[in-house]
Amino acid sequence: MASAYLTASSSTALGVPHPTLRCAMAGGLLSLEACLERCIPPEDLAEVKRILYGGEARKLNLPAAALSAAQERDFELQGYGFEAAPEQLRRPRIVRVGLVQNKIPLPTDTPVAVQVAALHRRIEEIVEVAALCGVNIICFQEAWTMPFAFCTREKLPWTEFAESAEDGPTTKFCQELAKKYNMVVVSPILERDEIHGGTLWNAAVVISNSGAVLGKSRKNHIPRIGDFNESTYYMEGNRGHPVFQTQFGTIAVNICYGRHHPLNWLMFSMNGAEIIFNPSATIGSLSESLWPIEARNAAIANHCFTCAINRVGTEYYKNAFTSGDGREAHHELGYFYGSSYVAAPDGSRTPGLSRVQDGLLVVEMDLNLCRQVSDKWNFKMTGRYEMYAEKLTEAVQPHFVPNIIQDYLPFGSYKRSW
Ligand SMILES: NC(=O)NCCC(=O)O
Repeated sequence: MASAYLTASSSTALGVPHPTLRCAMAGGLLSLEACLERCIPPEDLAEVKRILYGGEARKLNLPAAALSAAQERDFELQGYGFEAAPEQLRRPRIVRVGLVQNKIPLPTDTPVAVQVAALHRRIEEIVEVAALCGVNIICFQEAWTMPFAFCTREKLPWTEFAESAEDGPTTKFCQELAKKYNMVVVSPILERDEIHGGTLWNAAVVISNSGAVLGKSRKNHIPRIGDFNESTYYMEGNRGHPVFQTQFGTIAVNICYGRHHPLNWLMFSMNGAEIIFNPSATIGSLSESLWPIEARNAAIANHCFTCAINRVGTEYYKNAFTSGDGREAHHELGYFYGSSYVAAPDGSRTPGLSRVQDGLLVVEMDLNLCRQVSDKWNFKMTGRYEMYAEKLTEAVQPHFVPNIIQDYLPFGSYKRSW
């Protein structure tokens, strides 16, 4: 790395920003929840949480060995539980999911294989703790085996991070974890599809707890906003909205930018998803105020659990880049604010993980809650899908005429009363 670059980014010898700077870059706020706990008067806190979060999530009693391992390994470990009412004819369907958020452990100009190996090691030590916590399904962040380098628009070395979803080294690594810990693993990677001309995709591989590759889901919506220059690398996914029936529940993966598209969530739900993972990479200046709303709203609208995962930290690139928005050339995309959380179909949610630290969020859920909430709110019944299907089919036609009923007065002829 050029020394001027090191000075500009105030990096340590590894090129990773100094921890105190990292917090400053995150706006100084380590976690929104910690701030609420600190600042809201104790007598009001429970009511504030009820209104903001749908109640106080039940804290899980996680094993001491897991808590101390997490501390030693320098990541946050939190656990929460969602309940469902007991039923007469169905047993509770309790499952524990794990959400992993992390920084890249090495500078982005380290050799590709060394970066991937370091990420594998980091994830392995977090998954080991997830196993201690009884996690059944674990999901990593978007493109977890690499820096989120698409902002640069450079092809090499970033395309070298792409791997086969079926038998690439990362899939093999995850298969070993899945078998060892009897855990379903959701592994979002940059995929190279050799069968179709070596094309690249933003994909998530779903691996059964038996170790078999169940299949893959591809990112349906590719951002064209700010420095998120992903359309330079891959196209919109072509696999629709697959769901995966695992031993622990029916799951789907809505990758990052798909969370801004309510119909994308809807289609996973239409196919029967009970838990929809949303592995993401997003930055504070762009989306932090949307983050708590979108996945949570999707859980409410679709009577399912949603799991929003975001990476952490700032990633620096040797060559400065621009994105046609008038900004000076820069070396980083922005601050990834973590804050991973789970939302339940009744609209309640867990607190978020830290904005600055690697973390594992363990959430226990009774999947019976999905149908219970569906029976209560009836969105699947009251949704006018046939009407929307018909009208959307019309709306995408070239000669579509919007259904606007006009006032008889010409537009702009009103008199201001102020
Ligand atoms: N990874 C990705 O699609 N990011 C786009 C920004 C966002 O969706 O917040």
